[in-house]
Amino acid sequence: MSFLIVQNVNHTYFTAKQATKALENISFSIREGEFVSLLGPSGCGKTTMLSIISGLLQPTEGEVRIDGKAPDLKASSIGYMLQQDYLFPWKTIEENIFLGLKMKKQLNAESRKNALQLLHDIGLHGVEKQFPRQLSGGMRQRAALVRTLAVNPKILLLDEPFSALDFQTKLKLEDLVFKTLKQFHKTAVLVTHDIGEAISMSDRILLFAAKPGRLHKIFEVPEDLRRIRPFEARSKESYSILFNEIWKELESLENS
Ligand SMILES: Nc1ncnc2c1ncn2[C@@H]1O[C@H](COP(=O)(O)OP(=O)(O)OP(=O)(O)O)[C@@H](O)[C@H]1O
Repeated sequence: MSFLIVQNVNHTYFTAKQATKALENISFSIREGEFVSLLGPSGCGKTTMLSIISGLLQPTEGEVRIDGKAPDLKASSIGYMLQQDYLFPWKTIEENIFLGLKMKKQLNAESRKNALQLLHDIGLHGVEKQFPRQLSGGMRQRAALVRTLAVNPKILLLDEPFSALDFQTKLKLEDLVFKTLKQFHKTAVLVTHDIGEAISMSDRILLFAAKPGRLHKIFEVPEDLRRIRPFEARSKESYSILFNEIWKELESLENS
């Protein structure tokens, strides 16, 4: 059954000087527990699409439904993770990971215990009383993931969460996020420029084209890649085949 439905979405940004059509007639749906990536060249509307899914931005036309309802970022059903970790520098890691719970008035003994357990499960030991500046970029991004997951969202919106990290840390975090999301059977939408990341983490890839932003083609990730961790997937033959297919499609888009 569809968990997220995007129906005939159009979006135009109006500024004093011009109107930019960022999205044209986008429709797709995502099943519960599915991991879908939005891939495409710069300016094809990926971030705009994610903002509309989150409810932060109202589309000019069309509608989005998450579990049958209009999206509401303030409700605990949506978790949003960005390229920057946005941890508050003056708060400890513990205070930071409790923040979402506090804002949603869900901070109690049990939710505290669960958030701290998640912090340990994700490999962050003994950092509770430290400040974000005392942690590496990868560790901060892991703490941001714990903060996002602590409120137990039904869907995670990930906007290039690994792109500011060095390659090795990025691969490790991809594995960790993949494992955590599968464990809790979370639905996720990932925005990325990285074909390899999209293939190794997703069940399906929605390839967008630019000017105006539109859904160009949908790729199903082969079954054998979906069951293994992203790092392992990168060495499989089916991964290389799909990588080349998407690469060619992107090239043809650039040349059209
Ligand atoms: N706030 C805004 N005001 C005006 N135009 C905007 C605004 N945000 C985005 N745009 C335009 O809308 C189009 C889609 O932008 P968007 O950021 O969604 O694309 P993207 O695929 O996420 O790009 P990138 O991969 O570079 O992050 C672009 O032409 C962009 O210049």
